[in-house]
Amino acid sequence: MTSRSVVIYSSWLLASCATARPHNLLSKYLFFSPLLPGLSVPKGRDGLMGIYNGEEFVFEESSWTLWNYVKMFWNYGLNALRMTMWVEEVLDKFISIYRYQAHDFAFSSSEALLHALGGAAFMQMLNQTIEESMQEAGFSQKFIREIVTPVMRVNYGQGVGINGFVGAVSLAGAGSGLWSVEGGNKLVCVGLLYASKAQPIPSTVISVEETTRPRGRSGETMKLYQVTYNSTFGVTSDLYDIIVMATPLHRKIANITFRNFKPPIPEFSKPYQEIVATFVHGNINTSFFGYPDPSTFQLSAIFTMENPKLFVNSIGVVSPVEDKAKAAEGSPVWKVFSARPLTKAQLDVLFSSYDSVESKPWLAYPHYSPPEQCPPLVIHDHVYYVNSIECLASAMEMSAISAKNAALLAHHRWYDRTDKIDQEDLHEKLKTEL
Ligand SMILES: Cc1cc2nc3c(=O)[nH]c(=O)nc-3n(C[C@H](O)[C@H](O)[C@H](O)COP(=O)(O)OP(=O)(O)OC[C@H]3O[C@@H](n4cnc5c(N)ncnc54)[C@H](O)[C@@H]3O)c2cc1C
Ligand SMILES: CC(C)=CCC/C(C)=C/CC/C(C)=C/CSC[C@H](N)C(=O)O
Repeated sequence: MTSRSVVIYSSWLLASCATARPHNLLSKYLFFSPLLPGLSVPKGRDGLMGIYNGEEFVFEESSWTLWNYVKMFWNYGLNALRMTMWVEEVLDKFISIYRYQAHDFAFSSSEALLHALGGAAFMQMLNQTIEESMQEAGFSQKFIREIVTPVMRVNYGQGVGINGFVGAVSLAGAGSGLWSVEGGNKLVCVGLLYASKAQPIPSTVISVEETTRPRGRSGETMKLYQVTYNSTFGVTSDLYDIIVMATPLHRKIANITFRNFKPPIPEFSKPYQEIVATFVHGNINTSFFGYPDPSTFQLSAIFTMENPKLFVNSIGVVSPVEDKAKAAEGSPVWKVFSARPLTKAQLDVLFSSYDSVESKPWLAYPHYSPPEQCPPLVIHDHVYYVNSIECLASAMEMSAISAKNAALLAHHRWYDRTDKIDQEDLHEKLKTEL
């Protein structure tokens, strides 16, 4: 491509290089991608998990794997095994995206991308709740209430009213086989940014404006986009042919104005779910969870069911801890997710002792409310919106896929390669090609 293009802001074909959402705090990511050379996986410890209903634990893992299978079967019959198979079936279809992208196929909307991977079944998942999807697939209400709901609460801060597709992604995120990068997931982005030879301009974009400029002396004009941004050198403007927006276009996240577009760019931002992550270095109050003797409390992750009395979504030990001083001391660092900031009184209930508390509110991911209508991927002739994909499911890998799709789409639209956009039956077409 000979045109000038700009990616606002994180990620040059990669999402999640961000400072907005927590590259260092993200525990698990890049589900299918291999690690880049020179990067390693941190040696953390996976602990035991319990599911708390506000009064007692309805399920507690033990260190004896076989016993866990027996307990799962006793409580939920074959639901757990069937769920693993159900999620794998969804993921098997989903990973076709890597083949399609390897053959340079692109999609002009998030819905078209989802449809190409899983047809009407995936569209139905998008348009109904995970509860409805799982009920239709024959899962029991007890299993949905006690296992599925807590997973949705820890991953998306919402219940089983979220759409079926993001629900399946969330269940995949609760499985094994996920990993993070030693030193922070941002290292993936740092390495790829370096390899791409892109020239980042650290700045805050204020506005994007459609503008015209004379093309040579012919009197003809050409359309361009003027990006105005604030950097350490003050407010500056540059002209671009193609723009890729890689941040949620939500006024409280990225307050960017679209000027002079005819017709005007409508407001399509969706509500985002606020979630507070609180990191506490201290000892959990085991009595609160029904264990008066702390030495008998083995859990390092507590998931919660829906209960209006509960003021936390989840509590888990952070492992490993990078802060050497904290790691060397006896007590762990706990990560608490809650809908609202924790008060001192709530912290005093949850922890028997603590010496530091750090809290960070996030506008973390969309507030899902199926049936979903995704924001457009093509906002204007040559303006693309990577974060449209978050309406299907918000996760680092989803942003990376969407970023690659936006790059392919921008290329094909620039060169009029319609044969590479929104093609039907790719599965069949690629079968015969191989
Ligand atoms: C607490 C928490 C835990 C999570 N855990 C996981 C996990 O374990 N695994 C997982 O896959 N996902 C996880 N996620 C979701 C994940 O963070 C997002 O899906 C991912 O960050 C999306 O990446 P992105 O690059 O599309 O957007 P973002 O990460 O939001 O990046 C947008 C970037 O744009 C920049 N920006 C915004 N406005 C402007 C402007 N006007 N000018 C210039 N730059 C601007 C921001 O500073 C930021 O760098 C988690 C999210 C939260 C909040
Ligand atoms: C995109 C696919 C197929 C899989 C991604 C699965 C995944 C990692 C989902 C979780 C995404 C998410 C928004 C997690 C938020 S919080 C949970 C996190 N594990 C934490 O404890 O910080």
